[in-house]
Amino acid sequence: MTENNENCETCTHQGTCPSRNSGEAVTCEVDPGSKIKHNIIIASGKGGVGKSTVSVNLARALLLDGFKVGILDADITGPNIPKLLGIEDRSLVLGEEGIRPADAGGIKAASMALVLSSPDSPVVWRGPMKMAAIKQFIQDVDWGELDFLIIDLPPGTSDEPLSVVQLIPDLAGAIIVTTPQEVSLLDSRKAVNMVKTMKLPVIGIIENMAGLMCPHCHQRIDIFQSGGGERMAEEMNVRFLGSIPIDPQVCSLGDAGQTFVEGDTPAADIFRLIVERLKNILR
Ligand SMILES: Nc1ncnc2c1ncn2[C@@H]1O[C@H](COP(=O)(O)OP(=O)(O)OP(=O)(O)O)[C@@H](O)[C@H]1O
Repeated sequence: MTENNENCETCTHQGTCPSRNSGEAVTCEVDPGSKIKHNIIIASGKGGVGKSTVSVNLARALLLDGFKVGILDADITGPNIPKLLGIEDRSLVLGEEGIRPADAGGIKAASMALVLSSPDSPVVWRGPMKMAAIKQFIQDVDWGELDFLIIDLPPGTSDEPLSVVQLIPDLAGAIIVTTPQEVSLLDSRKAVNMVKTMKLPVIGIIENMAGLMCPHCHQRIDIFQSGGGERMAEEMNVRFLGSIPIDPQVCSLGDAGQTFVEGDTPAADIFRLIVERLKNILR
């Protein structure tokens, strides 16, 4: 229930709206002028757990379902989204309505990597400059009408991801990606708590790199252990969205700028299930 939004019943943020779920009368912060229905952040406590891989495959799955989708690569110093989308050769250009996002087969994308002169150029910026760049991506990119904007956060819980969360006015919630080993789970707990501290809904946890099917003996090998993501979700009282196995194809397709979600593999099957769960939550 909100004090200034009389359209709760038709609001597209019902699934994750904290005020609606608490039943308390609070001020609705959904921007009525926004042309983006769901801003979703993808976060992780630790680097290299598959956050960007989840972001691009989620975007692709939603696009294949007929939604209008964009990706904002909020990782200013390690921007990998263009590589994973196969659009490293593109650049952001200034249009009449602002910065025009690059097009990756129907997915709109904005990333620092689309501004740099070479993929090997480092961004050696201090915090305020990185924040200015993120602010510009949020405020000046002409996203147009979108059903989903997926925001790939830098890893960790430092002031950078924190500021990104504060800069984006109308967030539907956060998906936390973790791997099953204890060091990753430890950092993921911090990421969940960061999101909760920001009064933002945790949409759910995805466990990535959970077990490898040996192509020779066909037995599952739990290289990084397994089940930790689900246990953590239970302990922290947040949804568990699913467990994606290690699959060499996920890596090789990513390196080639392609997505795995449309494939015929166990990882793709599980990912499609995760996307269905997500759509039900956000409905
Ligand atoms: N399930 C998987 N099976 C095999 N390889 C994977 C899987 N998930 C991700 N990878 C690979 O792991 C590497 C790291 O993934 P990715 O870049 O998505 O992680 P990240 O969390 O976004 O990293 P960063 O912290 O740098 O932003 C990539 O090479 C990717 O292809």
